Amino acid sequence: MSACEFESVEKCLESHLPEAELTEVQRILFGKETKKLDLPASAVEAASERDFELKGYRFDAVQEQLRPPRRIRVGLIQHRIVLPTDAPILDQITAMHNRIGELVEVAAMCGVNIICFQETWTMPFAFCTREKDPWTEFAESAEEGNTTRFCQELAKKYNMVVVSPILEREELHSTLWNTAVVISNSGNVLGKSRKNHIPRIGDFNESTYYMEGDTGHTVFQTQFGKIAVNICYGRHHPLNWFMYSMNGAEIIFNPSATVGALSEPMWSIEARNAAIANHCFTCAINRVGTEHFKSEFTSGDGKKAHHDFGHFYGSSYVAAPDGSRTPGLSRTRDGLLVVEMDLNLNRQISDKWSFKMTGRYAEYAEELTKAVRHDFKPKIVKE
Ligand SMILES: NC(=O)NCCC(=O)O
Repeated sequence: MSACEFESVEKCLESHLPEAELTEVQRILFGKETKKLDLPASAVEAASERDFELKGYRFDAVQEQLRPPRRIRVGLIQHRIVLPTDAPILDQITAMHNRIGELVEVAAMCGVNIICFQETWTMPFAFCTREKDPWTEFAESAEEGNTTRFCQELAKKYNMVVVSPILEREELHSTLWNTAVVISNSGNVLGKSRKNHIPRIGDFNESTYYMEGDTGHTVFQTQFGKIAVNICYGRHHPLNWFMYSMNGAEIIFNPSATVGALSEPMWSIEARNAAIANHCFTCAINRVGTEHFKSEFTSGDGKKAHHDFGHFYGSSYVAAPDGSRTPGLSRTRDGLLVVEMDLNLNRQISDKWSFKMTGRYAEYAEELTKAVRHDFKPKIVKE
């Protein structure tokens, strides 16, 4: 079986482990069991007709005496590109809009309040090629582009906050960015969050196209909670998650595009660790499928030139501050993950584990200020 046919670790464990062992393995691997969420039959039927996986889970919190529960639903969408990478650009974008429209409609049937799509969801992840033409043509204005207008319609129609990660063209400074546009459920653009860390690894030649983001660690106050967007490679940077959390994020989305050969063993750890360390929910989303490009490219590692990046392994999941997590979506199929969470869990876990309170941040700030200076002398004791 090839890596792109293997459906998921979860399915594999379920089919091969005896029930008693399976429960223990799941407890250790995934934490406290996430309960399945009852989803409407009409949504299940529509997902099956539209050929995508639909899964629902629930994170509960203890009922407090002074605060009512703050239950909300998030939706994570992972998908393949719809048309081949050499189809006309407008056709590719339109096909992707139509596909997402189908999934968001089902998310609405499931009562989703906040939906997030994968990184640069309107296009193939063509940054491996280093070609500018035609890929930069996919870039759009974050405020007035067709994709933002499309998402504004979805947001209004379904009373849903939409997080739409795109390739952004900022006309004012003639600059491209990798940006998540956050659209309020009123349909207004609430703001944008640009990718803070740009990879320089393997075929991820993104620095050819855009710079490190300049929007810092913005948090968006929505009707359903405070959210932030840490785009893809930023998940390897614990301080990046940390700063979104310091600004008050209750849910941090991590729209991504990453391939099996490179990052799969890290995938299930990083967003989950961030949820634990920062007393918040994290939502990791990855695209699926293998994307072929006409021109071949090399990875700068002496290996033969090739036409694809490898397999984008999906496996989108949500992690909670208590260390539990949902099973992932499939490694191979388009999917919608619907997760109900009680945001009161964040403070409950913070009061229990107190990572923020015990963090010694002032000391670190002082030491870091020294460590980044050119005249820094590491504190090493020698015999
Ligand atoms: N899109 C992106 O930043 N990918 C980099 C590879 C990774 O972080 O797994």
